Amino acid sequence: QVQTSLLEWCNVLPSLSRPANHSRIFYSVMFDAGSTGTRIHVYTFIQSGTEELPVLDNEMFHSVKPGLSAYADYPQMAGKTVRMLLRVAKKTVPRLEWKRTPLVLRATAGLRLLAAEKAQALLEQVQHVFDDSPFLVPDNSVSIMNGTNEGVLAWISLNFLTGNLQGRPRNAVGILDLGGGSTQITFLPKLRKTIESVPLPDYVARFDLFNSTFELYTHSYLGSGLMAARLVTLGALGAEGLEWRVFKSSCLPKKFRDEWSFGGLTYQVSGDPDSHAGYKLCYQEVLKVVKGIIHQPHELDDSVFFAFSYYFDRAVDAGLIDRVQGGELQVRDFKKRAKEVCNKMTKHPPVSPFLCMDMTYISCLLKDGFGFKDSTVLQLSKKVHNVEASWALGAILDHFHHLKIR
Ligand SMILES: Nc1ccn([C@@H]2O[C@H](COP(=O)(O)OP(=O)(O)O)[C@@H](O)[C@H]2O)c(=O)n1
Repeated sequence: QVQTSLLEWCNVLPSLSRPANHSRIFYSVMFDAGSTGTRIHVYTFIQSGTEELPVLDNEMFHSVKPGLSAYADYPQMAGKTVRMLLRVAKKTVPRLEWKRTPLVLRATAGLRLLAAEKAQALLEQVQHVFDDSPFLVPDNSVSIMNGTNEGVLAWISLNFLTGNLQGRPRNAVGILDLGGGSTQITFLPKLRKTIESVPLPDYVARFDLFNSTFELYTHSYLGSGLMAARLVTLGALGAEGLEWRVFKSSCLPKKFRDEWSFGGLTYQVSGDPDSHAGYKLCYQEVLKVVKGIIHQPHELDDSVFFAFSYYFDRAVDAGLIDRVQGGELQVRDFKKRAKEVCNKMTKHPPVSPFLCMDMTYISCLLKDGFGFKDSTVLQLSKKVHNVEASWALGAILDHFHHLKIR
């Protein structure tokens, strides 16, 4: 099934000049500069003969932490990070193909949240490394991607990988992506009412593919990613006096105290020894990240949703799914496990001291935020047919075949 959808996908790639009767392999490199890490995806495509269409043969993936925003005051480190990851491309792509293999980097919430001049300095360092490399550097190869594109391109990736884009778009899957800095929800509405009742016009995105125009409900909430939610929950967002202040939360084990870093800043955090740690109090704390911010769209129960990134990672940490297999979970499973983790964390410390906060936030985001029912089933996936569940594949498609997302 994946072969079919990718065949269809590659149909839209520009035709490549190649000798007849020869299989040709070509490559593309996409960097994902996320708020918590930088990743490289090296895609290998096979073009066999002039009549047949290319297929996606392989994805080579590697990631490093922290994200580029951690180097806001040391921009050369952004260049160093990308230069190091480029080694993966050099190992994967044969030397002779380097000069026709495009390099593209898209940054997400980490850089969106930085001051513009700091973000720009980081991107310039990356651009230098690209320009010095032996690869093809297209126009606009390094930029910050907007939230709408992030949601739409992830939707495109997942629907290609599940074979849902062509033929039966009504069966398209929705996507839930929980990053460190932002979170995205994207689905194909079946009812006009869903599109007509959006709070702002930019909750609807359109793009052209296979001679049709797709109209999606999509939104990226900047500042509602899992790490940004921790900051708000702790009352540490924009706070001063980080050297001497300790940010407390009843979502953390009572006796816990440590340092925690995000976006290049380090915070002292602890449990609240004077209060009851546990699910109920924690829920009240995380609710402030969600309440009145997240729009509840119609017809959430009519689509299958794929949930990945931190939804997947925390479901694994909480023992709800297998790291390799992934699996299906009901929204209520997150809540049930959040209660268990939070209510026993002082006696039985979880794998991560933040697991109670993270699981409670995820439950709250799904229910009080987006308005999912307890019984809604989510498909938790890290990879689909051995390809990363991420916007990166969709972004390569957008690079080759301008989708005109608007
Ligand atoms: N290819 C990828 C990209 C991100 N992720 C996960 O996505 C989460 C954070 O995403 P991010 O750092 O890109 O955050 P944002 O910049 O999108 O807010 C982490 O849990 C990563 O492990 C992944 O599992 N696979």
